[in-house]
Amino acid sequence: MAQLIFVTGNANKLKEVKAILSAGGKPIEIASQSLDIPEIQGSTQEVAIDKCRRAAELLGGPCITEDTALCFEALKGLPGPYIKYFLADLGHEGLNSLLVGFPTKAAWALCTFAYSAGPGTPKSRIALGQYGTNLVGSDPVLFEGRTDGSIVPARGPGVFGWDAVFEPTGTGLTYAEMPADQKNKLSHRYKALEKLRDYLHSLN
Ligand SMILES: O=P(O)(O)OP(=O)(O)OP(=O)(O)OC[C@H]1O[C@@H](n2cnc3c(O)ncnc32)[C@H](O)[C@@H]1O
Ligand SMILES: [Mg+2]
Repeated sequence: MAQLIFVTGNANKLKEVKAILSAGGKPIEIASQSLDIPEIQGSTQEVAIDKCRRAAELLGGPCITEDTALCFEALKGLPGPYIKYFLADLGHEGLNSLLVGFPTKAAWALCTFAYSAGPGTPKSRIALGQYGTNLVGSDPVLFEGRTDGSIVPARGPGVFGWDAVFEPTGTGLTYAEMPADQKNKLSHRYKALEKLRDYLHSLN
């Protein structure tokens, strides 16, 4: 397959995706394009499908996009796909404050990759499957990865988004405290990318 274009405005995502795809198995080469694609409101799957189709139309060819949600159990999955705006306005402390008074700080990180074969491919029906289901057979195709954990007061460098306030279950470390290769072996992004990788290899 020719080099695949990952459309994202987020340099940290791109760095992790390159690191994960170059480690182990048959490598997949990624080129990137920084385009600011408008994101609709809706479920994580609706947001992912719409963004990828817009990206494919802008590029005029195949591409992948990625959406990350951070979901609080006490808030029934919110902020979810809107975490970017919550983080920008409330910061790490504010994310913790949202959960004051709730008995559970449980949360999950959800990554949704979308692959479009290009504009003009028959449109996907929005199939609202369970997290972790591969919605293969439509365009774009979605690949989801979920990592469970909890929201904690910030620990570790504040380099990437909400990494400092998310502690994956059983690790005792926040994403921000982990060496990159530890995060990249258990993260929501890693789990989704493993599915995307299998799918892309199956096309060849
Ligand atoms: O151009 P795109 O790919 O959309 O990049 P974005 O930064 O807008 O990303 P999203 O729309 O998916 O919003 C997700 C938010 O969560 C943050 N984020 C994404 N992945 C993360 C990770 O692994 N650890 C911490 N924060 C993350 C990211 O910085 C955003 O604030
Ligand atoms: Mg975005």
